[in-house]
This record gives sequence, C-alpha cells and structure tokens, in this order.
Amino acid sequence: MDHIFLREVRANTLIGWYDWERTALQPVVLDLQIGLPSRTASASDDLIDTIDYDKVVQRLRASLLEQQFLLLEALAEHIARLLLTEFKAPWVSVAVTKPGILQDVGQVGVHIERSQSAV
Ligand SMILES: Nc1nc2c(c(=O)[nH]1)N=C([C@H](O)[C@@H](O)CO)CN2
Repeated sequence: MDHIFLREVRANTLIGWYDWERTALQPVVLDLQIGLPSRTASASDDLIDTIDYDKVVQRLRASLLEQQFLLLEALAEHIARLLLTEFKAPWVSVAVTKPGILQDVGQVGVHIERSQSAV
C-alpha cells in the first residue's frame, strides 16, 4: 500500500500517569505512516485525490491541545482513530514519544498499527 509519512512531528498535549504531569502541556513527538486510499493522486497529480499532510498536522495539533491522556497508549489510539475516521485512511502506523521523560534513555514511546477494521 502507498503511504504518506510524517516524521518527528512536534505537538503539545496534557499527558501523564501522574497528576503533576498533567498540570501543564508537555511536548510529544509523532512518527506517522498513513496509508493512501488508492493510487489516484499519483495519476491525477491532484491534492483532492489524496490525504493532505498539511491538514493532518494542523488537525492533530489542534486535537491534542483539546484532549488529555494518562498513557502514551491512549494518545496513540486517539491519533490512529482520528486518521482512520476523519481522513479515511485505510491503515495507519502511529509512534509517539515523550522526549526527555526518562533519565539516561534515548527515546521511550509506543507504536501501534490500526486499520479500518478497528473503527
Ligand atoms: N507503558 C507506559 N508506561 C508508562 C507511561 C505510559 O504512558 N505508558 N507513562 C508513565 C509516566 O507518565 C512517565 O511518562 C513519567 O514517569 C510511566 N509509565
């Protein structure tokens, strides 16, 4: 399946298992692969035939500002569902990381894959 990828998308949200973590917005970093419905855009060369990655980033950033999460797992699920339902992606891969949250750990995060059968 053809897909769009977005790497190291920075966004802010209220997230954390501990109450003190959810007193202020925290940065999260998203790595996304978004399956494309068909190969029509590669033939038509028309933005209307694909998923507009600019709109995806804007929508995700706005949505994450409105939501709050306890776990990265729930954040990843929220993003996957938004891409499947609002952007009609047939399949998505969503990786989310919290930069700098654990001492002496390069990166920590969650990676999920979902398809239309999950909505
Ligand atoms: N599997 C997970 N483990 C933990 C998470 C999480 O989101 N998923 N979160 C935390 C805390 O919020 C952490 O980021 C700071 O201590 C701990 N474990």
